[in-house]
Amino acid sequence: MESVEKTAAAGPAPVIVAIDGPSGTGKSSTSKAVAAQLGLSYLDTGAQYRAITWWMVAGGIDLTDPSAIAAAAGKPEIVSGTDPSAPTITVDGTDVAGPIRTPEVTSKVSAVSAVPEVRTRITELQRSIAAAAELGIVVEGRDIGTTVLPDADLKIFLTASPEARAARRSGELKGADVATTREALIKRDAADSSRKTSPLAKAADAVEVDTTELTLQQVIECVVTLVEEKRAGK
Ligand SMILES: Nc1ncnc2c1ncn2[C@@H]1O[C@H](COP(=O)(O)OP(=O)(O)O)[C@@H](O)[C@H]1O
Ligand SMILES: Nc1ccn([C@@H]2O[C@H](COP(=O)(O)OP(=O)(O)O)[C@@H](O)[C@H]2O)c(=O)n1
Repeated sequence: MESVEKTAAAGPAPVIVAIDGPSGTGKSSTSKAVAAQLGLSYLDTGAQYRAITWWMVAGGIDLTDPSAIAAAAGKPEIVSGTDPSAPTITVDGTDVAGPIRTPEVTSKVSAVSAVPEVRTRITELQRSIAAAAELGIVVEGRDIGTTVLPDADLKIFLTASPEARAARRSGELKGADVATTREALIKRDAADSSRKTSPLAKAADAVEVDTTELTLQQVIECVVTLVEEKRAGK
């Protein structure tokens, strides 16, 4: 009897959406908009790897030494706010939303994120955030569908040509040269795809969406439709 009442009172089951892909494919913009439209939480896992990298740079950790990175991995407290209309990220109580986007952090994050101790720590954090999201969550990154949340209800893998991705990124970093941006993102994707521990990869059961010729609005509509179809049990 009790279990029947509980079932009747419960809302829809939380929906977990994993969105992975290389840099500049539209993961953050798509994930935020989809989460906002569907009333779900949102987690930018790249921001967490950037935050731990920022903390290590600020603390003078030798980032050419994986054992130094591993030894420091458990020290900073990283907190992510999951409201898609105002996501936040703090390290030991300091708001680092701005400083984690500098070219210095961007160029160093792949070395830090390749260290297994860093990944174990951040993966645990990501799983606990996802488990606490009452209505569900859109989680974006590189290894969400393969490693962090392999049982996600829906997995999306976004792609786009290097040219399109570089043009989008240099549009954001006002005045940045497209060719230089292209080289930097190709280098980062190669490092992220070739590392041993949970590399950037498409899960076997992920839906691949090539966004090269799509507007952001079209990508958002495509993902919202896929989530709604999943919820309807199609
Ligand atoms: N389909 C698209 N067409 C054009 N611009 C896009 C598209 N998707 C995203 N953008 C823009 O490209 C830039 C990078 O997108 P972002 O969501 O940060 O990518 P990622 O999180 O995959 O690195 C942003 O300025 C965003 O507005
Ligand atoms: N799930 C994730 C997310 C990001 N990362 C790392 O964090 C970096 C920054 O991720 P990001 O999503 O902020 O990168 P952008 O594509 O937005 O520039 C990546 O280049 C990876 O090295 C990761 O290893 N695993």
